Amino acid sequence: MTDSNRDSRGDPQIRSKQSLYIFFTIEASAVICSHVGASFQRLYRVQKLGLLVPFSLFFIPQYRRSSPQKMEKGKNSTSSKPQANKTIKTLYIGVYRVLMMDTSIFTFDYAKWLSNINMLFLFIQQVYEIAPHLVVLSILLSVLKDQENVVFLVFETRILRNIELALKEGTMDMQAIARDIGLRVLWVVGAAVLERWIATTQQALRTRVISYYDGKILAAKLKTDLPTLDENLSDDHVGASAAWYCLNTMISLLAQVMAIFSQLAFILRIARSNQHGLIYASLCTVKPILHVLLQKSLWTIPRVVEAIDVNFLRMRALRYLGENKFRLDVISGDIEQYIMREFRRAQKLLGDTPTESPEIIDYSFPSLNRVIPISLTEDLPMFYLVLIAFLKPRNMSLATIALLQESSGFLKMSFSMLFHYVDSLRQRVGYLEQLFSIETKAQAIKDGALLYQPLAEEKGTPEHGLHIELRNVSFAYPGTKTTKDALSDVSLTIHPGQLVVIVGGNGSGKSTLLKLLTRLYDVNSGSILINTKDIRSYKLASIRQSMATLSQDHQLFPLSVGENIGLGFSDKVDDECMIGEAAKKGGAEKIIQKFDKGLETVLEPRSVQYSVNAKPSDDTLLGKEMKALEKTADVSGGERQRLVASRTFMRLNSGKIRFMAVDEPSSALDPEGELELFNNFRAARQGKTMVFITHRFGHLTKYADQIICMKEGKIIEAGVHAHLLALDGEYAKMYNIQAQAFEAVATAET
Ligand SMILES: Nc1ncnc2c1ncn2[C@@H]1O[C@H](COP(=O)(O)OP(=O)(O)OP(=O)(O)O)[C@@H](O)[C@H]1O
Repeated sequence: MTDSNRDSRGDPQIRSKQSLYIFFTIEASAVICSHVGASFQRLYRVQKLGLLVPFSLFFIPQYRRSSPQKMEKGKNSTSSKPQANKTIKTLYIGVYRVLMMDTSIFTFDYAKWLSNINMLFLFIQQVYEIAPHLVVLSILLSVLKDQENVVFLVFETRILRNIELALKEGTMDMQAIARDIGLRVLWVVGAAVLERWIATTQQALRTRVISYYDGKILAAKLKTDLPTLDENLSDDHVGASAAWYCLNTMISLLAQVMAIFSQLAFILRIARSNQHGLIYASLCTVKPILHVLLQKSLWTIPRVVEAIDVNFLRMRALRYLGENKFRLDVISGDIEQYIMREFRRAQKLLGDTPTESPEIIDYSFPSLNRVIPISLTEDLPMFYLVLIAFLKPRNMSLATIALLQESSGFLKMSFSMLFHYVDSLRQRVGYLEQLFSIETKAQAIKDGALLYQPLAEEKGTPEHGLHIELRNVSFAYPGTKTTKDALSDVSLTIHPGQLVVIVGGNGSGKSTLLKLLTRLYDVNSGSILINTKDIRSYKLASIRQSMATLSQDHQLFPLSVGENIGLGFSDKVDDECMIGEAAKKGGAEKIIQKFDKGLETVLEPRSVQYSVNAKPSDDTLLGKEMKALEKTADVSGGERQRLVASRTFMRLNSGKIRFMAVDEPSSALDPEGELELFNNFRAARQGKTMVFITHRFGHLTKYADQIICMKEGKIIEAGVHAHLLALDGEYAKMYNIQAQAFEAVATAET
């Protein structure tokens, strides 16, 4: 029998090769099946299509969409709009519509990466400045902690090599084994202590970072002007914790990278042959590299997101009705049943459509076209080991194979942690970007350079107030959906020291006019001159220091009563005497006397109080403690207006006020309070130009030097009371309606 005819099944070498082939084939098919199976399973979860998913479904979008019927009218198109060589892609994810630039997965946006790197660099600098020691300590401890697996492998190598030697030579170095076990126990105890130390360090670092960025967010929000607020999407979701999560992820990522380096070094060392070790270690890195290159997360793409599912929006609106501010309306209107019925109806129509943010949905269901090839590369190191064992079976010992397998297991784990951190860093960088952009957001109202100056003719004489001139002013609110301007072609002159009353129907543009005079908004066309100079040329702080405003939109602060009034002139916020005087003029004196703590009383405190399984009615110590907790000091609508008016009187104490704008400050005041308030304002008139907006004509119009009557954004009449009555136009009509009401009462009484 020739060699070629010999039964190959009898040759042990060939048999072992065959079994390796079989093993290799089974292993490869198992891996492919498991990935494809997992992918189908994922697809099944996403699309809910049943067990038999046609293969073609790989290529359909992987998010459950809101059906077009549920979308608001006009918002269900999925078109791509061309825009300067690029197109806008519209994705419907859950209840959201996401608009983004349509870029291929291989597009690498260098500019974006560069700006992100710059931002991270700046961020690290800031964090280092606020807590240098904590940052360094936190990094060192985390890096040390993540070396745990390699240290474990080092101990295991020593023990395994000892066992291998013992199996080969029949003797065991008990002393060496005892020493290694002892060292390992020491390391375990040390690692536990290390973990505790990390927790303490990170807690302190977290508090410091969050409070620092809280301060920055507050500063940015405080300087945001009204047009910027109107034009931009809400920033409310941006919080300081984004900064902490970003820092924490960066530290974890760094620690994990260091751990991976040491694990790769370990693999190189135990593979003995540098070439095999290098190939094995390189194969271990294929998956993470592909993951980073191919996986494109929504977090990194500039996008505009809008919730468009009508049922989701309806549920949100109805859920909002559960808030305390609507309690009165809900109870008195007996609409609880209606709200619940509508909520359930919307809930049913919404079905299982995901409502989480599109970024989170996108993260949970990454693209299968990318996930499958990436996942298939995971087992390359294992295939390589099989190949080496097949080609050069004597090249490796059992202990080496076991250690390589174990170390690649750790490496896989480290890499999966690394993916996780890379993905979360993408997400965190997105949030950090929003945090930084709040800070650097350009304000719509640009500052000027001029400092406020009295008119040339007034220099050296007591001031009379601002001279104001409007020349063909037109204005529409930013982002407004109406086609009509709020003010259109308005021209007007107010002389220094005049008392001007603006009247007109709802929506006629009265408040808008005051907002432009106080530069809360800028005109769209025309100009406003203050003391003959364009209002936009003045330094904002300087011109605002010369103005005091009071409107029904002004709110109480969640601070003490003293601060609520005193902040009208913040330099004297602690001057109780001045505050008392302002409270008297604003009609708030009696309100303050009502409170046990007087000026110290905190109105609408932002306290954090909650109880779990404890009620104030409980006859327990906890119940008593609950009763003793601070309660909100509530005030009526009229009392609120009196306190806010007192703040304006406090502002007049600065001595710098040359213009006062008062918009409907007395809607909730009793007649006596209203009369008193107007008289007090008139008494403070010296050296100021005053503009009042009112629907109630009685008290002010007869004192007015000029009455301006507005309709649909235009000035239709102007003059003094007698002149306008004689005109018998719009002003006379409004005046007569109010006068008739009193005349009718008088006639009925006689
Ligand atoms: N922040 C805003 N954004 C968009 N439009 C606004 C805004 N504020 C007012 N408007 C619109 O501008 C127009 C003028 O409003 P304005 O508040 O000046 O009227 P008003 O005369 O003060 O009315 P009222 O007597 O009811 O207070 C109205 O059509 C109003 O709907």
